[in-house]
Amino acid sequence: MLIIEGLGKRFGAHTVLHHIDLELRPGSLHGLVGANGAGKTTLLHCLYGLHTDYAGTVRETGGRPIRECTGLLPYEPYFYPRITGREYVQFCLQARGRPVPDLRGWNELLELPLDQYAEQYSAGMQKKLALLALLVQDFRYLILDEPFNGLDLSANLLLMEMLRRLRRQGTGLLLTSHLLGSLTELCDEITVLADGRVLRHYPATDFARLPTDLLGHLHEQKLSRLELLLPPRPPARVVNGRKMRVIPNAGGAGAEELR
Ligand SMILES: Nc1ncnc2c1ncn2[C@@H]1O[C@H](COP(=O)(O)OP(=O)(O)OP(=O)(O)O)[C@@H](O)[C@H]1O
Repeated sequence: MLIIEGLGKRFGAHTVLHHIDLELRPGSLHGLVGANGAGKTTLLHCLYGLHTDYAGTVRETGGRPIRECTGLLPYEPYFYPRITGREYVQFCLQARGRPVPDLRGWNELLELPLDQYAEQYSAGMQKKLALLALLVQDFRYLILDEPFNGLDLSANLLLMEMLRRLRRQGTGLLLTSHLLGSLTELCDEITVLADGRVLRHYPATDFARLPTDLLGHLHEQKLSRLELLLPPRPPARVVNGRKMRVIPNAGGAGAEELR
């Protein structure tokens, strides 16, 4: 199991994570949600060891170094210039001293032009390539930062099925997403981060409350602000001394006079 205890992280004077506790069990899917800037990516980077200057502890209960048994799908994968997709996967495996397997099986699913330069791939293809480099390795844990982002509909459905199957095979998966429906469909538990704190942890039995809890109060406030900015009925305008209101979808000349 991966365990995060009392994790705190600052960038200069800005404290981004406050005393976070979180667990990732093998054979489980753990979702992490939170507003933009809540601290999700920072948390994943601390867990994977991309940041090391944090407070608290991050450990694997088996005592192995986390990077050894864990793969990370970054939010925006980076590719060195002028290496092909195939060379990227080979590089990832060789960097870990792992043999390079035949990529054809996985690539029948992902359909990547492996002999083209990875930097020339579309954003979705780059995400798939980074995913391919993880799938061909047998990681005990996977940390996936917005894995659905940028993937087309069919790849999204495929990825959901892959994640379910990896879980069945014993992999522990921690993923962030803003797609609450995908998370509640997939996950065994969901942790909500707000302003760098764990707002609440939900087991699957409590998922029905998540949309109301997350969107309730905040959403109501935002909707009343939106009402002022974009009222449901367009405001009246004075045209040639007459008070007129534009009628939406009525063509260029659609307007009604107000009395
Ligand atoms: N390298 C950095 N230097 C300074 N501040 C940073 C750095 N990386 C992140 N931050 C700050 O940390 C906070 C959390 O950022 P983070 O990327 O972890 O949020 P997030 O929850 O992943 O957001 P999003 O949903 O937009 O991806 C933000 O206020 C961000 O500005």
